[in-house]
Amino acid sequence: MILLTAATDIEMGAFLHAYPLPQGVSTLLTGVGPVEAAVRVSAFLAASVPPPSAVVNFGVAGAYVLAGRENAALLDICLAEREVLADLGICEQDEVQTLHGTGFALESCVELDIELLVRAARILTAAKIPFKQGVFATVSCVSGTQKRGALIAEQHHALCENMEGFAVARACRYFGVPMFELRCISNTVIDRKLQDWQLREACNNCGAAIASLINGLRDD
Ligand SMILES: O=C(O)c1cccc(C(=O)CC[C@H]2O[C@@H](n3cnc4c(=O)[nH]cnc43)[C@H](O)[C@@H]2O)c1
Repeated sequence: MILLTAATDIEMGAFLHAYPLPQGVSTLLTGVGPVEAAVRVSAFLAASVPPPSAVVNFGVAGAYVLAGRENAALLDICLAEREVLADLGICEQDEVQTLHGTGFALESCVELDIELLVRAARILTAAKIPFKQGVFATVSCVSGTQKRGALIAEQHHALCENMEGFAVARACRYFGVPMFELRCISNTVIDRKLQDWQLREACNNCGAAIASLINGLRDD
């Protein structure tokens, strides 16, 4: 069984309304934010016998805007290579320091399953769905300014931010289940400007990409 996870009904619904749930695929809403996501995914995996063959986490994300590099743009599809928990540590003027050296050990970075990533990239390419791939940052507190976003982007070489990905990845690693993450950019991380959001279109793009991906993974 493949488990599909998304934070909200808006994101999951955009997929389910357009593409009826295929056999062998289950869904779970994680809720918004890393704590809720960690609790719900861990509870699901603890009760799953046998465990899912893979977890696919999807939804919308904010693209960081950093000068001197190619940033993700509105409605771009992005694949995660790594998830970092970007606001865990000591919040200083221009970065979040880890607690290394203080005697407190932190788990704040998970590499996603490389085999799934390679298969997904091949499936999306064959379906002519363009994508970017890179580091995803998970935050408890949405970056409400371009400056804050650029600091996180620079510190972690991150492409975009969300609020659940690290938690899902950490739970999956704990239970030994391979995980893949795909998000569509609904907003850029700039000084708050809600009127520029493209939430509906991003959810629809994401749903279409997930449908191609699930079909491809089942046919593989
Ligand atoms: O009110 C705002 O300014 C605002 C800015 C970004 C996101 C929100 C949300 O309430 C959505 C959180 C929800 O969507 C994902 N998401 C989408 N864009 C971002 C982002 O720029 N930073 C963090 N999370 C984002 C996230 O995974 C949540 O599930 C409000």
